[in-house]
Amino acid sequence: MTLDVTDLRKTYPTGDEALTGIDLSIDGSETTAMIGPSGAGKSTFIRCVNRLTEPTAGSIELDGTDLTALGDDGLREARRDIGMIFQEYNLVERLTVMENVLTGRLGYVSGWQAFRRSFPPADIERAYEILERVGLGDMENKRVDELSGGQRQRVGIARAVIQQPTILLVDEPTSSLDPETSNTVMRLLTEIAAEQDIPVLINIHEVDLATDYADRIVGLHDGEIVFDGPPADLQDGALDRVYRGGDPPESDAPRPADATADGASQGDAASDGVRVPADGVVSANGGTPDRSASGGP
Ligand SMILES: Nc1ncnc2c1ncn2[C@@H]1O[C@H](COP(=O)(O)OP(=O)(O)OP(=O)(O)O)[C@@H](O)[C@H]1O
Repeated sequence: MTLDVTDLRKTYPTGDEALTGIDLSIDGSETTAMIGPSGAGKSTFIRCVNRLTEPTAGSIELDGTDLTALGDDGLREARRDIGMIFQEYNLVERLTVMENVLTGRLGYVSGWQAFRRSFPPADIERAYEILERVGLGDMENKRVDELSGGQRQRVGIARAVIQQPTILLVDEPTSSLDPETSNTVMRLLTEIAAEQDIPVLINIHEVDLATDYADRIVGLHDGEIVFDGPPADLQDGALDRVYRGGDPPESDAPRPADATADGASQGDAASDGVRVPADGVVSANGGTPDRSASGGP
């Protein structure tokens, strides 16, 4: 799997320039942590990749398919390959653990089966296996509103894994969790990425967790990449650039862009907002509405 992002830009209808031209390639089964101060654009980036937020310009290629060029049907199919895990879990509170996990298969069953929540036996068997793997082996019948934050996040991970994605995108998975549970969740994510042989991109505030678990750190500041390298290279100067801004010295500048784009607009900021297909596949991916869709000025 290769994710190739070229000159990705996002300007919200409010005029906020959240991403000012991101070039990033991810492949293999490495864990990449995206760090940066609040407002740097981390969530916007990850949401643009699966088009929960519509990019303003640039291309996002997943194994050679440009996601920005896809219509609704193509996008729905492409999203099966992208597992999303969210900060606020995005589970259906009144449903059981098993039912929530199985929503990860909604993109694979017919509309009628999805409506009746009727899944093939093989999916159910696999759900049991994955629940065991994430440490929720005996909890399939619990309603998720009876679970702790750490347990909910494990359900979110199980739901993403049962999709059999080719990449995992994870947005602030630990921000509602205590330090010990945060470590457990990070360990689980990196182990699962290795077992499934897929890359994982994790937005994370905590630098310690990023350097402890990731193979690669990408630092964002004001919508641009100001650091890209292994955790060992994230020394004081680099951290300053990520958290306070400033030009990178020549020696450890981010990886050069391998392509220059002309910035031709492929999206429309004015029409920005979440796409919610009628069949609910966004909710199967655990998607939340774009903040701009919630009735701002
Ligand atoms: N829906 C929106 N409408 C307008 N501006 C937005 C919207 N979402 C984000 N922004 C702006 O885009 C910029 C990047 O925000 P984003 O949430 O991507 O940053 P972040 O690095 O994920 O921050 P945090 O760590 O606090 O979640 C900020 O200036 C933010 O105010």
